[in-house]
Amino acid sequence: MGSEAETVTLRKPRFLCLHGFRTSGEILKTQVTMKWPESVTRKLDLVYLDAPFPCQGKSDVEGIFDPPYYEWFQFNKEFTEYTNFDECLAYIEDYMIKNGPFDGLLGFSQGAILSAGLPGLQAQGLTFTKVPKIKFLIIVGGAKFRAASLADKAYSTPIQCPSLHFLDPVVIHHPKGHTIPRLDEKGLQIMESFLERIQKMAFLTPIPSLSIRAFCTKPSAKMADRAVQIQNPDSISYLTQREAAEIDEILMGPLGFSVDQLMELAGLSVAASIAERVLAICGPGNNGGDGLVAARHLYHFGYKPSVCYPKRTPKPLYSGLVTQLESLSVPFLSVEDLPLDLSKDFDILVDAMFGFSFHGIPRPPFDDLIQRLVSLRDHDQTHQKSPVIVSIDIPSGWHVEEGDIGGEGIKPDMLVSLTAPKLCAKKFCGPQHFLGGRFVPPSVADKYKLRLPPYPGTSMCVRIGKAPKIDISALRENYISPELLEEQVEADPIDQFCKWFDDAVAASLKEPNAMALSTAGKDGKPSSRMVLLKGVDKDGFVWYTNYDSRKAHDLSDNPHASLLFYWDGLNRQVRVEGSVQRVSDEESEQYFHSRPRGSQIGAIVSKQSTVVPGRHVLLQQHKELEEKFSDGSLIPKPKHWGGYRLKPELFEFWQGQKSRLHDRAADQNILSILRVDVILCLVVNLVIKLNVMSDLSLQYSPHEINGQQVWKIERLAP
Ligand SMILES: NC(=O)C1=CN([C@@H]2O[C@H](COP(=O)(O)OP(=O)(O)OC[C@H]3O[C@@H](n4cnc5c(N)ncnc54)[C@H](O)[C@@H]3O)[C@@H](O)[C@H]2O)[C@H](O)CC1
Ligand SMILES: [K+]
Repeated sequence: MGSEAETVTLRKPRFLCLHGFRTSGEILKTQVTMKWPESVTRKLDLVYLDAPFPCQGKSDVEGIFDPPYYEWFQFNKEFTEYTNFDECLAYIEDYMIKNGPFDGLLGFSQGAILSAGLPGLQAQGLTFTKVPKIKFLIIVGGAKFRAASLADKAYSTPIQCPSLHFLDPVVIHHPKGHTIPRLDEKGLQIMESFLERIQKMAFLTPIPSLSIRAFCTKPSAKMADRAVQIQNPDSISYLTQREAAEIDEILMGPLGFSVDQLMELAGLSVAASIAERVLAICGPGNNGGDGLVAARHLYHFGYKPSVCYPKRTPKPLYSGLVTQLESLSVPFLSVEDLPLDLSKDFDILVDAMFGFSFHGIPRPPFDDLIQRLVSLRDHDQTHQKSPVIVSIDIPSGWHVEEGDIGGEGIKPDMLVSLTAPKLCAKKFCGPQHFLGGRFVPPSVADKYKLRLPPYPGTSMCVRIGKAPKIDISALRENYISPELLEEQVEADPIDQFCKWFDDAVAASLKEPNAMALSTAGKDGKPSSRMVLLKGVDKDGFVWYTNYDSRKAHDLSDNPHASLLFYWDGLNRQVRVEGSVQRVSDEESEQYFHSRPRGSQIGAIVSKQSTVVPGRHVLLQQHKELEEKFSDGSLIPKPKHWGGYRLKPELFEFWQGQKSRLHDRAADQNILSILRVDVILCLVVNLVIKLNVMSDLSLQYSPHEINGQQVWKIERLAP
């Protein structure tokens, strides 16, 4: 939880410590702890491992340190031939897999020989292929491999990572011979500057947190539990005002973001969540900047944004954003220009007045602007259409942590929280809560123990909390969104389908209820076309059509069909096969009369799949019928029009997966995405989409167990 976070401290680099020949992890630990000051050891996370082989001879530390003693590998007198070397590497790698990840190796003597040689072998792909790259080394009393075959490979290039050596002619000179040395003043200085450097690097290349891994890799049952939990809004992190400001500082400090970049991403997230005739009301700070960016993206998405920006900030960032909007002829309206009643001219009001730096009570002119948004709710009471209010990060005027204290503040319909929701968002009870700003690096998520929902596909925002209930039959063109984890699929395929369908709506996919219907008539020749799903329940999938159409003829000859949903953007596809029956006349009647009157007339006019003399004939008939029914009388459902229900017998859920190669390409691209602009971001997103190669398919087929029908879930080869 965000509020569990303490002061900002850098993560300690984690080292696996390899002891000397015929000693032990415990002995190395004692030496390091005794000889190095606490100011050094407290900056490191040191893990001591015993070597795999019990000591096979006399130990040099007998009488000084207690046994047991261990050795990593054995060698001949000349040190040119090694025994058990591969076993030793496998043993260390296995330990690193189970107890890692580690940032670096610290080695003494034989452990130092290993530590110094392993990065080279790893770079050549000869060992440690299943663990992250070794990033740092501390080598005390080391030497080189003398086995020629190994030395060639291990030292083909100099050590690339930051490394600290304690052996002449190296960095920290010491006169104490083959031991862990105490640090004199100069040695301590060198050690501290080394630590500072690697700490920064460890911070910038964080160990992936559990919360992030839970969504990226094949989950264990425990992780799957965690992933399920995270869909519950109560388990999402909320930030205090101080934490929000701190994260901002980290992003713009050690993580190298500029405010322009973050604002760009924030504004894009907002624009991706909304649409239509929009007024962005912008405040003097960065929240206002987000509003300006959102207005620009909305313009490019094809909407008609206007901006009210009464207290302009004379910084280049803001004047640049204003110039960009002016160049698009986006109107800037003064407070005086604004209609008193905002409901007439706008469908959507973007509240970008104040974000997480707001204090006290709003000063003019924002007090009045906020009041106008508040009074729009009175419209709701009188059932007049009122614009939707979308608040960026915080409903302006709300206390950042306590929320709408007096209960008389803005009541937004949608809140787009940025980075992580602030505490006040717990009090938000509007229907749409999104999280935007897909820019929080794992290091920050880790530090603040942030539990955030995964972003679906390439989406810039993700819904938090429950989606409002959707009436599939009323869906013409619309909206929805998370990700397939094998252990998480529902036992009942209809439930699984509904879950994915909701995601497709949340991801704002166009016509998520469009499906390809394939039929085959007597001749066995299949034909496909797109139709709209109008209902789904335990009995099956329903669509409506003309009973004289080709598909209808096919179905009367052969009542079997296949449905295919493809949700681009989520890289998902669902195939459903089964037998088809007409729905009851009552059901068709009911649906027919719920349709817009224009569509009802269209159904009467259209004799699907028959040849018509020309379009004018259809238009003429349509006009005549419109006139006939202009008095609002009931339009009778034509006999030739009605519904079908496919009773499923087989399901296949397919999820496109990014291949490892493409993951890597995406990682490398992330910096350039952030540096350039959103356009590149979209381009890269497209590339990522195109790169979907391998996939994951789960098939549900009916089976009988003890006389009961159950769905059996099987994985299909990609
Ligand atoms: N990492 C992120 O999450 C990012 C968030 N962004 C957005 O930035 C805001 C926070 O921006 P900031 O500039 O710090 O503050 P505000 O926008 O909240 O506004 C400060 C502004 O308002 C004035 N002010 C404060 N109180 C009052 C008052 N009672 N009456 C009138 N004026 C007031 C104050 O003087 C300042 O001028 C965050 O919420 C996000 O929306 C970034 O864009 C990207 C990174
Ligand atoms: K706001």
